[in-house]
Amino acid sequence: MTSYNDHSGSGASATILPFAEPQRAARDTRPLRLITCGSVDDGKSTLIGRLLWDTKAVKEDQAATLKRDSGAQNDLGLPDFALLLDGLQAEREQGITIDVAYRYFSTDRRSFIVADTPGHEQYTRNMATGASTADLAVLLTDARTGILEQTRRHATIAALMGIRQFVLAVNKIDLVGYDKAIFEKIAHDFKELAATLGVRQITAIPMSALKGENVVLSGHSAMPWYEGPTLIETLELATTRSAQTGGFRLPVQRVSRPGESFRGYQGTVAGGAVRPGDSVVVLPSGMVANVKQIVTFDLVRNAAVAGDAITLVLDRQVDVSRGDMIVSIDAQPLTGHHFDAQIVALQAGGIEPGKRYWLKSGSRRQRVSVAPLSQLELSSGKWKTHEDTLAMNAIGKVLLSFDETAIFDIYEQNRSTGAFILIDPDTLNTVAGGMITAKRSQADAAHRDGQRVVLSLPADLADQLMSTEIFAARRDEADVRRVSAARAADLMKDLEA
Ligand SMILES: Nc1nc2c(ncn2[C@@H]2O[C@H](COP(=O)(O)OP(=O)(O)OP(=O)(O)O)[C@@H](O)[C@H]2O)c(=O)[nH]1
Repeated sequence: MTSYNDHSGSGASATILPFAEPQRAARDTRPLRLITCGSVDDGKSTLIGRLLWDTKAVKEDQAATLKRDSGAQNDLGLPDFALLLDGLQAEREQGITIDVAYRYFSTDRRSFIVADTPGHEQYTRNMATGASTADLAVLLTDARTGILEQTRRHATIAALMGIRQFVLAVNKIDLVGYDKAIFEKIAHDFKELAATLGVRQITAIPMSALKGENVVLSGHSAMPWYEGPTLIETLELATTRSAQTGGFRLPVQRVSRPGESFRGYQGTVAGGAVRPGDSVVVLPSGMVANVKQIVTFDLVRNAAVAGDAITLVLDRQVDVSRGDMIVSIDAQPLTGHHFDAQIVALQAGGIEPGKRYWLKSGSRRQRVSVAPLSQLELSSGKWKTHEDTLAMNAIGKVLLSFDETAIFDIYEQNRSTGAFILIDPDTLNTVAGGMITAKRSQADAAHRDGQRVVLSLPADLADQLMSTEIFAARRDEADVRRVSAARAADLMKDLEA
């Protein structure tokens, strides 16, 4: 392996930020999940093909076919690696919906799972799906064009989906004469973009996917000025997302009642771990119980962890229904009626303020109203106030307001219980994907929610209104502000005018 732990030197390596703990004793050797993103023609298929080919993930018969089929495909006499992915392409052209294709390859140090998603803008949704489980994102850019809006969009979505390790693949470097200055400029631009997204683990690599330079094999002879790692070396060193260590979460999918005496709550553990004897709380009711038994298929287990499909038996009769969440008593999720979230609008028509949607998170489905607050301007990387419809592909900050208590974790802390999709109740289409960023207090939410009725009343009237039962029942819908009698009269005049 090259000496890429040392990035202290000057020149090309100065643009590269090393991964956080490259020297630590126990390297993370768990399979790494990555996603590749790029605009059309940046060379994504060629890159993935290269990775598969040079790590010998391509079977011999496939290799022979590839060599034959791509004989006249390019003037370098190299196989057309993109053809490896052609089967998928054909399916896409036939309109068969394939959200994400997963491909597997390995070196003697580690195995990798790469989520291959189409680059076109209309497929942003698939990219979001692929990113939601990835540890690292490889963002491709054509050395001739540098960072494009699509690169920004992909980087933003990857960051929103919680990815904290980026590789910028400055591809087709052969087409700009292996120019170091061009590479450094693009790497610099990207570093600025990543910083606005809170991502600090960035490795920029000049590469030629077509020629296989700095992908798996070294590109040193063509680019002696580059002292950093190849793509595969970077991937070997990257860390997987730390196993979620937060509290136990079981979104209840089904209540099983096979006989009088047995009642079990079924679902897939979405965080933490559980053992018999643990104290748990059923949300939203808040009832407390202890775990009596953990059953999987027909086995009784002494523990279950995130990802396990289980049936949980409690030590007492409590009221639990589908959509509830059973959680550890000492590390509970957030419950409330208002949450801040970031969303990506995925459908033509976008996300309309004031419209009511279904929000689905795990097995829970709830009515929600979505108030856009701001939108990410991709050209500048800045959030701009935007309380209007979020158009397709727009990335926005929104306020979610629920009729009934909602239960979430912050996305950074739990990617299952912190993520959701929005469904249009009229078409049943998934119209947005999103993640929870914070809980809002009732008062703060009322103040900011553009959809809410705001009543400005003289203080005594305001107090009278707020003490009525009718108002108490509908407190979520209206915001009462105490103003002076004169101000209230002015406002009334404005209304009448
Ligand atoms: N010279 C050169 N050409 C490349 C390189 N990588 C890819 N190409 C060429 O660029 C073109 C596009 O590559 P693809 O791999 O099909 O690009 P893609 O991003 O997967 O494109 P879509 O599948 O349409 O999204 C092909 O003609 C490739 O041979 C490279 O590093 N150098």
